[in-house]
Amino acid sequence: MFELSPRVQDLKQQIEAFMDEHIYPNEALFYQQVKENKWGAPPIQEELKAKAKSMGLWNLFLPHSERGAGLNNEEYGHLCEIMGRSSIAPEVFNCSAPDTGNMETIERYGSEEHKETWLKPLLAGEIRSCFSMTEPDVASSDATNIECEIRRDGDEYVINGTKWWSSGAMADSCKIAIVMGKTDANAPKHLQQSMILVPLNTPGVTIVRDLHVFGYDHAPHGHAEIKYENVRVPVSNILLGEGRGFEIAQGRLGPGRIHHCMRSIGVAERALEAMCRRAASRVAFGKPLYKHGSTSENIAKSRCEIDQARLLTIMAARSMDQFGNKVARQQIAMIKAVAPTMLCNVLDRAIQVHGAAGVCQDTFLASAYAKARTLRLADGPDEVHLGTIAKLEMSRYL
Ligand SMILES: Cc1cc2nc3c(=O)[nH]c(=O)nc-3n(C[C@H](O)[C@H](O)[C@H](O)COP(=O)(O)OP(=O)(O)OC[C@H]3O[C@@H](n4cnc5c(N)ncnc54)[C@H](O)[C@@H]3O)c2cc1C
Repeated sequence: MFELSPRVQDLKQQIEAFMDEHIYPNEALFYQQVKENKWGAPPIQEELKAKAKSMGLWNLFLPHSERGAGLNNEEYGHLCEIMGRSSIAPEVFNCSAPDTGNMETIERYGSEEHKETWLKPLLAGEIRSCFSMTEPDVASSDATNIECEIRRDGDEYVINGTKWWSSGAMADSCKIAIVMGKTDANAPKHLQQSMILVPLNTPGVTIVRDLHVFGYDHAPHGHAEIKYENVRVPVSNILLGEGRGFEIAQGRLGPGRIHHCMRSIGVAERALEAMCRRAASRVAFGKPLYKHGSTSENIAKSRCEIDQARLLTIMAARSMDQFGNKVARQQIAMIKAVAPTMLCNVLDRAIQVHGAAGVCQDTFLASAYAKARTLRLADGPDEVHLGTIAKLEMSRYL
């Protein structure tokens, strides 16, 4: 359906083969190793990372940069979908959240020193990063509410605040946080916030606890509540400059959001595949499940919704490539509002067709559902994206 360049076609085939040969067969081992050392890097992950890197299946996400693989967002979309099929795969290809968004932020807005100190090891897959914006005490879907204080004191900034849902921060390998906070509470609303790099080993940074999603701890990366108490970093750690936090957020969240959507389509494809296999192999009331009208409807609706979401994702990616993330914001908001709900629906149907097996640990469906539900909140709740779409649509008439 999509015309892929020979290079992307070749990468796609290589990634598909890698998934078949190395990813799916090692999922159980990966989670066994996580049980043995919750926040450490599972040895199988490190082994597969080395393999993927040596094959050039590495950092495929970074568009418009000589540090990346030279693919644009649309091309990466086709590959990211395949990686998304397994929760353990994105990290193996150094393409996992929130690192892709963070690497792109440092690439775009960081100084040469930031790139040397942080981007280099991130691109090498030696360390991981987190994005620390959301706060427990304020409605963080409206980032103007963020209260964390970033106060200048001579050659340093002093940071005070509590963040939560900093994904990835539980991992032993997570060494750097991009923290959003207020540098000037009296400036105009959208110029109060800044983003600053904070090494997690800085005195005053405390990981308070890990947060669970419907009981899942999402080890080995996890989601952390972090306290920043009189944390001092050099003034040079600020990204782009004081008051530029919103400007960075606009640029950062585009790619990060769309990568989640691309991966969601991969998960949905895998769920539909599982649904069809189950419907073909199980008999109830004298006929295979797929011959019951409600099951065939579940299959048909899922196929329609996945393909609709894929087309919307590719449209958004193409728009980002052609016009930039800012101009593409309506398309980005559209797919961010559509893909997580599509994935929840497809997984819910797949669970139903699996019967009780669908809600237990024997298939990937239950944990994938729990994760999919969070995507209707993470990177902004559905309502905020729907608001953006409506606002941009209405601007043509006002
Ligand atoms: C698994 C997971 C991972 C996450 N990872 C990160 C991360 O790495 N870094 C990070 O900083 N944050 C992260 N988050 C946090 C996430 O981005 C926030 O939860 C989200 O932005 C919503 O903020 P809030 O929880 O404060 O909800 P609130 O802002 O309190 O909103 C609550 C609800 O109010 C309603 N609402 C809000 N605004 C509107 C509106 N304009 N119109 C109508 N209704 C509205 C919505 O129903 C919304 O769900 C993560 C969250 C989850 C669950």
